[in-house]
Amino acid sequence: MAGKPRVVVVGGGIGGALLAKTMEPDADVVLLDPKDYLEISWAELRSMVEPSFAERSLIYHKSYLTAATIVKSSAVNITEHAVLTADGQSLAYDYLVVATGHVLASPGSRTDRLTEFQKENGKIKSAKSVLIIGGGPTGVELAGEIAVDYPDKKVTLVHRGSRLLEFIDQKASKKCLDWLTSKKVDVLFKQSVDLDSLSNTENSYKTSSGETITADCHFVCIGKPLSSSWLHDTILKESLDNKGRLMVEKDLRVKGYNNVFAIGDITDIPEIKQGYLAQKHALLVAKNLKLLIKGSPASKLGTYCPGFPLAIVSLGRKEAVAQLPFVTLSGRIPGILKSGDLFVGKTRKQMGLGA
Ligand SMILES: Cc1cc2nc3c(=O)[nH]c(=O)nc-3n(C[C@H](O)[C@H](O)[C@H](O)COP(=O)(O)OP(=O)(O)OC[C@H]3O[C@@H](n4cnc5c(N)ncnc54)[C@H](O)[C@@H]3O)c2cc1C
Repeated sequence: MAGKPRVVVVGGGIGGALLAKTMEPDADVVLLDPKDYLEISWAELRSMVEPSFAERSLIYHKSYLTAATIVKSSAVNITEHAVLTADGQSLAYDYLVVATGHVLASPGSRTDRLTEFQKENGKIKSAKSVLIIGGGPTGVELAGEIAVDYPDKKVTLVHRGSRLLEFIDQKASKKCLDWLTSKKVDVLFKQSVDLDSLSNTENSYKTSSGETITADCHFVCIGKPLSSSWLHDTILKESLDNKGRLMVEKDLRVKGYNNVFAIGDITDIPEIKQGYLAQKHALLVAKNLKLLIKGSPASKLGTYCPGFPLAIVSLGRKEAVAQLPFVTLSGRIPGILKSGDLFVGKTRKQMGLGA
């Protein structure tokens, strides 16, 4: 191989960004992402109540990458040798890392994303009542942020399931419900709101069980689908499981491939999908890529052990519920771990930036 080998990273979320950054000294790195910035996604809900918070959680790719080539487009196909992009480029690779996580719902420009947070904050500020649709982490954390920063707003959360946060255990989910109820958030279970009938002008919403909710604005907080539909037309189609996730070996290479890895939420690793785990995958894959580049045999690659089901759900600025090994905690102590800065300073430092 003449010169440094080419590593193409598809997806500039927390996993792909860290991988690209870590590989810069050892490879000719190309980062492909439809956004010009990395978004620390779990800071989104704080940015809706405090838009200036996003100044630190939205980071231009060019701020933390010093040598990599940044291509602002989406991958649409993968061949044995190259990634094809929506804007017609062909990016040749020696090694490929797929880190496309979830479908992008945000604007491609950091400036537009900042404006979006300003608008969402304006909507919250001018409303007397807010409807949140979805009781997963996004809906619960948004309800928590609004309840703490704007205690005068009437918040209603409608959830299709029979308990909040189905990805964590019953005890943690009950503690979140108790906390929200104590802040006068109305939580309605086993009901849904027809998303097709929503409009920005109406302020009366009918649920599936016929209940009417009055709210001046609404936020749809249902989980985003994985960004894997595009993979069905690529050489990796046989490596997708029935949920659209890429099946990986213990060394995080995609099943059936020697030079293609996958990291983050797009993988079939049996663990809760978390950003700190995507970061762990990125560091392991960087280590493995460096070994392969040095000529080590595949038998020497490091292997990944799925993480323990650990999660912290923030409830406003000071409190949280944490599902930790053997114990579930709620209140100020888990809040100290996450809710103040939402790991933004820690993540920025990991990317070589000031907190
Ligand atoms: C409310 C909430 C709170 C959370 N709190 C925490 C927490 O406290 N701690 C924690 O560790 N995790 C938390 N998470 C989970 C965490 O956000 C995810 O696990 C993490 O973002 C996954 O990272 P990723 O890099 O795999 O994918 P993503 O963050 O989804 O990034 C995917 C990237 O791929 C790009 N992309 C998509 N399709 C294409 C394509 N075709 N071509 C090129 N690029 C593409 C996107 O633009 C994006 O940049 C939280 C999640 C939510 C929703």
